[in-house]
Amino acid sequence: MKFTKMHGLGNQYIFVNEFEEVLKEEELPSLAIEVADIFTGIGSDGLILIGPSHVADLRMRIFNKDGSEAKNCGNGLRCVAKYAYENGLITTGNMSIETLGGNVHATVHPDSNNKIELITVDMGIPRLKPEEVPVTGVSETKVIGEKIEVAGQEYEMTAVSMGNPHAVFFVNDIEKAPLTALGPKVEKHKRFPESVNVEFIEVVSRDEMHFRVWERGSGVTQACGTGACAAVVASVLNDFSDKGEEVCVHLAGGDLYITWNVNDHIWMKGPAETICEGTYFRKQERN
Ligand SMILES: N[C@@H](CCC[C@H](N)C(=O)O)C(=O)O
Repeated sequence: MKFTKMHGLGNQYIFVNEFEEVLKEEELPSLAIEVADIFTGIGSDGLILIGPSHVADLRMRIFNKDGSEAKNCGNGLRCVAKYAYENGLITTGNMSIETLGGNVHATVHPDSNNKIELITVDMGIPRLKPEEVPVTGVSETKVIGEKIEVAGQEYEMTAVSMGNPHAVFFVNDIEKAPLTALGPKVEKHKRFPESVNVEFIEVVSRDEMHFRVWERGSGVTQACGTGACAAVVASVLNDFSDKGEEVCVHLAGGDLYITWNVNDHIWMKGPAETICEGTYFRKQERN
């Protein structure tokens, strides 16, 4: 199987071009687990398929490291846009991309060598109703500063769907965020029937924040694009940031620039890089 390994701020995926490769649907979860293995696979946070779409220019499918299929991936979308442009799948700088969480629009910014370092994605409108996240046990129409009990302690969370679910926790010091202590417990908490991505945010100012993530199905990663969007939405909802103003989000792998526009759409601007290309031998093909 031909593959390309790419990353967005250290959030690394194995990309397969379904215009050229035919993969068996029932093997996709195990393929994602296999390629993600750092010792016997390639090493990644998951697997992303780029294929044809009936409703957009391209379709992106994303599988987490544990083989579960996710509905959206912000860092993956920037990589898909770069790949599509540089490999001639798309000839203009604008493209629509279908995801399980809805269609998004990406714009690539070519440099003088026609290479793409920076991509802007219109991530669509965040979904805020509890049943859209989904999260249970909430009587309000939005989940802002909602109490949640985890391992006998009470915390406050703000929940947002960017096509995929996010629970955002504000902390005073990002270096002391309980990423691995709380992350997995919140991910599988009974109030999130589809599990959840968990973000910790330290607000620096109205247009700057530190960010760490425990991703559903992948654990700690260097960055999460949909998570950064959810964090900025949560920050606006809690009156720490302003709608219509760009926020610089410092992730472990670098910076993303996120704006929750006045028309309700979320814009994400950031880089994507190609690491390598190659041929992967499935375990059953090896001797
Ligand atoms: N890293 C991604 C999100 C990947 C999917 C997520 N773990 C989920 O299960 O929803 C991003 O950049 O958004």
